[in-house]
Amino acid sequence: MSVKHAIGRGLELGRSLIQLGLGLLKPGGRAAVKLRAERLRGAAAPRSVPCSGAHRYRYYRCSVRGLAAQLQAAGFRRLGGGSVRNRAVFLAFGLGLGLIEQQEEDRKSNATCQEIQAVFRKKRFQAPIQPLNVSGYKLDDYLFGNQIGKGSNAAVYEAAARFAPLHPLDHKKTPPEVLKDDEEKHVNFISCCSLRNFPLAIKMLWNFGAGSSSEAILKSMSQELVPAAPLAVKQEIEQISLDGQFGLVPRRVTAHPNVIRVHRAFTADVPLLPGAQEEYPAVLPARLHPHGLGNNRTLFLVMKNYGLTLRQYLERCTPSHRHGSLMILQLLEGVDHLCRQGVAHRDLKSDNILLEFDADGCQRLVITDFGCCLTQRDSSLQLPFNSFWVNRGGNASLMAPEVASAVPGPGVVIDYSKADAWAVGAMAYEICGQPNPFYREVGLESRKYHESDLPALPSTAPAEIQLVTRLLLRRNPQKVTRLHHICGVRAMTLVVMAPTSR
Ligand SMILES: Nc1ncnc2c1ncn2[C@@H]1O[C@H](COP(=O)(O)OP(=O)(O)OP(=O)(O)O)[C@@H](O)[C@H]1O
Repeated sequence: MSVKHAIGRGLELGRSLIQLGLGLLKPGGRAAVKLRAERLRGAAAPRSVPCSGAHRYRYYRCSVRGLAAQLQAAGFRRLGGGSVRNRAVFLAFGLGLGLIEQQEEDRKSNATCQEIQAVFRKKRFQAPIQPLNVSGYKLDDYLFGNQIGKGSNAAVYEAAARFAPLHPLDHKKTPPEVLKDDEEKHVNFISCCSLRNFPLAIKMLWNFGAGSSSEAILKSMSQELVPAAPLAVKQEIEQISLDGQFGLVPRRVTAHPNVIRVHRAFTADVPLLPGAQEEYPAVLPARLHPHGLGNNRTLFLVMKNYGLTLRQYLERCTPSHRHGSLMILQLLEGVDHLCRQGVAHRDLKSDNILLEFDADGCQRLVITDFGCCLTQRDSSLQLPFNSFWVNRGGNASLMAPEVASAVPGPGVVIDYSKADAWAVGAMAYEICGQPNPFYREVGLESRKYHESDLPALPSTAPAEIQLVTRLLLRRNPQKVTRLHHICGVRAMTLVVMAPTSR
């Protein structure tokens, strides 16, 4: 069978599958689709990824065709079952096919992506935090626990709202050995203990140069408010920004399951919290430490307490391929959501991804720490880069090639629209249990690596993940359009998630 012929038949089969997946095909048609998929399985896609553009495109198409057979192999009997996951798989396959049907692709992709997102939103995760009603705009409204994290700009503490009842510790649920290399134990661990007593996390920003007025603080740390909920900031402050006097509150992103939500943001005097004098004396105000250089007031952000970062989780265990695929998918979902709303995170790394588990032990990831993000009213994500003083973002190791290699000059613009997706490609290695190729251990530099320098993912990683990772890490962001790229990733990742697949 020629490649052209096989692709034609793959397309035809795919159309039938979409119809079948959406419940549009009459039951009698299923046998014919199954038969065709069986025949196509004979002409499976190559496992290695060729490097020329034409070959890569053909591989891409072949892999979509290969997936048809894979789906069929996963069992048509489940089609009629209509479970949420199966429906997602078939929606995703329909979407994957949309990649190669040029005319209808954008319309179809958009609609199908929304359906897939809806499927995922239905998944149940840990109970949401207590509603914060009208309170929560001052420090006294919270009880602080231990420090749970520290970065270069802030310390984060576990906390509880004073106006919400505390749950007693349930010692019976604490697993005996927490640090064993075993996913199950971590699921148990995270669902208990301090998260129950301290369901909130409060980030206290360190304020060196912003001054101590609320307006100045909010203005200088405004990016932190990008994931803030509508009532997160007190109405008076919101009003000031709406009046345009200060431009304090930047563009906000709407809620998304894979993006952190800031429930409250307020300024207050810096308190002396546990470990402050030992761990960050220099950023305290002089009234709390003789050598402190910090301002008296600062910004506090109230979020849900997630218990683990992606980095901490991956240090303790390697997720199964199915869970890993789902994790990559979620990161891309989050990045896609931000991008559509005109936000580039610009500091994606495994410390800035938080993790929790759903009732089935499935990881849910949320992107956090928007301190370096770029927000633009016109959503273009094109940053004029006319001087070295323009901030390119955080985390130089995971800076996409088009950002890292930009040279400032008149008329130069950095396009951030695909930069976060590139960082997800780099993190895919960590999720698959390998060192990140752009960290010291492997040592590639995003500015000048060749795609052929990228190390192979473990041979046991599904071919779709290997392909997706390579696509995400292409040097030239123009080669794959954002929508195709992200949607293709969804399609393949969801297929891998099918219960009987690898
Ligand atoms: N909502 C949360 N739940 C649990 N832990 C959190 C939460 N937010 C932050 N953390 C922990 O605090 C650490 C520091 O937070 P964050 O990254 O926001 O600080 P930062 O100073 O802005 O970091 P960076 O150095 O990347 O700029 C995180 O790596 C994480 O361990």
